[in-house]
Amino acid sequence: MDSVTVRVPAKVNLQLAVGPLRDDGYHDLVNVFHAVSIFDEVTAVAETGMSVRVEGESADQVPENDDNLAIQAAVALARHAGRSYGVSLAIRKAIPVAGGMAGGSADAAAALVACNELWGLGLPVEDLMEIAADLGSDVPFALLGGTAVGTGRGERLTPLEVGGRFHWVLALADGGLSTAKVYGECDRVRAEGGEQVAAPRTSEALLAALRAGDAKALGAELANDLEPAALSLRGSLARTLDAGRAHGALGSLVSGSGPTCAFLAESEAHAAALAAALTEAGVARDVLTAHGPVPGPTVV
Ligand SMILES: C[C@@](CO)(OP(=O)(O)O)[C@H](O)COP(=O)(O)OP(=O)(O)OC[C@H]1O[C@@H](n2ccc(N)nc2=O)[C@H](O)[C@@H]1O
Ligand SMILES: Nc1ncnc2c1ncn2[C@@H]1O[C@H](COP(=O)(O)OP(=O)(O)O)[C@@H](O)[C@H]1O
Repeated sequence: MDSVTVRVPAKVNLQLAVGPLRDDGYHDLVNVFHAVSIFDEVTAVAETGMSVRVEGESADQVPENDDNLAIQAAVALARHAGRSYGVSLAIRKAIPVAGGMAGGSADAAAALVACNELWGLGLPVEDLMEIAADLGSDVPFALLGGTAVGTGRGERLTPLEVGGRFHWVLALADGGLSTAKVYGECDRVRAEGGEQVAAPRTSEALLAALRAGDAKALGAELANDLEPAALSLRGSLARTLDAGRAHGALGSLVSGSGPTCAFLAESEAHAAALAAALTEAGVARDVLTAHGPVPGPTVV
């Protein structure tokens, strides 16, 4: 095979409960991931060296060198296989960069799937999962897709049952937020408030809403412990969240470390109307609609 193309979705976080800072610099989480229908595409072509090109949404903000997570994934896979394979990767981005939607993790997961196929390795998904966890906390979910709860630093996954399709509106912001800075700000805000930080706990009400496919109940349960930190670093997001609530979103939150804001709608038609209202209100760089859950990386 000379070329493999993989389509891979973005995620939003439906619940992100953040425990105290660990000794290794990470936080224990309860992280409910939900893959949504905004897709990057990664094409892997057999080559002697390793290279990456990026085009599409905010491509100028994505490194085209060894810092690119997709190249790191290819290098890690070749090392795992114990061979000096080469690949040229072409990434077509639609997932907002540094937006809290795990675009880099998605590209890394897609590169693992594409190179496993291109190089004829036939490694099982368990092996890819192990490599994924070393690349980043969000990469294992990016390999899995659907809806799942992540514990530990988010890499230990349990798939969740979901009883329907949910409709989302995503308000994109100008410029990204650094994940490490947002976690750091969360620690700072908590310390300032003298907050005693408890171990993170799964919301049973949220899991029940997912199982039932009940958008109204899910909207009421959306929660993100990183939201105060994202708002502290990017005050303008408060206006965006307020606008979504004012226009009838069933629930609203900052996705992960932000700055993308996610709004849950009642239906596809409601999502379109809400997106139009947010665009009209001028509270976002761009407004997208999407549905979830969707499957993980798919060879096209
Ligand atoms: C916040 C979340 C929510 O899904 O994603 P984004 O919204 O950024 O996409 C994740 O926890 C991000 O996962 P990911 O982007 O893979 O993070 P990593 O590369 O593993 O870690 C980047 C940095 O984030 C912080 N970090 C990450 C995960 C975690 N459980 N605790 C942390 O404190 C650490 O400071 C770490 O150095
Ligand atoms: N393939 C990639 N796509 C996007 N960003 C990447 C990629 N590889 C490395 N990065 C770097 O990772 C940072 C975080 O990007 P991203 O994964 O899009 O956001 P987030 O962590 O907020 O979900 C970016 O600022 C970029 O410099």
